[in-house]
Amino acid sequence: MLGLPEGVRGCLFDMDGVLTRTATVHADAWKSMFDEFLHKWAGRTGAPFVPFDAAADYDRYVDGKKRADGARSFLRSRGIELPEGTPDDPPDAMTVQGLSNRKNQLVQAVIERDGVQVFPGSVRYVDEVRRAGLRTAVVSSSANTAQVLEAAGIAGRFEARVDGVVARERRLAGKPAPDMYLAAAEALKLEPGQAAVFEDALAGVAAGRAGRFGFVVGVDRVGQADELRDNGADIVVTDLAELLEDA
Ligand SMILES: O=P(O)(O)OC[C@H]1O[C@@H](O)[C@H](O)[C@@H](O)[C@@H]1O
Repeated sequence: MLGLPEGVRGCLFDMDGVLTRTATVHADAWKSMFDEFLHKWAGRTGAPFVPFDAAADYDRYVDGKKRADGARSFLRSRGIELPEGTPDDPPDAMTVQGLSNRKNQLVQAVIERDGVQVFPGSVRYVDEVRRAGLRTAVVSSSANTAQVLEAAGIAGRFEARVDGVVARERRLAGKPAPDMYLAAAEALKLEPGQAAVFEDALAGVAAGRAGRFGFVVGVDRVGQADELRDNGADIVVTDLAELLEDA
């Protein structure tokens, strides 16, 4: 009735774009930060200004990854190498950490101003999962996870949380490495084969495949079903409630 294979005893949910409507908040913040930076860079180097594509560049280089990993990965795609800097760099510093801080300022301002919306089908699904006695965890690269779950009013539905803050503290490699998902399975006392991963990002389904999890559900919010399958999803749905209807 949950649309999962026999033997799955726990569900590991990505947050942005799976549980909460915050993937677009991130994509917009990345675009606004990178476009401002790319303008300056074009002025400085004489190279043409090619804006950040909030769909293609976001999905390929940034989505699902830890903040600084996303910044580095996009800059590399443009052949731009910046000094790393330090986490307390000011938001106008031309460093990986400075750009990441600028992006975070923009995200936090929007969350504070607009609050956070959930996907109702996802909340219904999580409630059914809990009713069926399966364990639940959130596995998000975002260092804002605790704040977003609180703002969305769904924090209490998850027994474990492995997020960007935990990954930093425990030095866990970010998605597409499976480490954050493996840490969540361990926190729930499950073998990877007993856990299902729910992801909307290419880096996230790749992490599910790399960790040999029992099932990887790709959640397609932007029309990238084939890419989700190619990167590791066992099935693709557009809303988690579809898994309940399949019963
Ligand atoms: O900047 P934060 O809140 O720590 O989030 C890091 C990343 O978290 C992921 O969940 C998002 O898919 C990315 O877009 C985001 O950049």
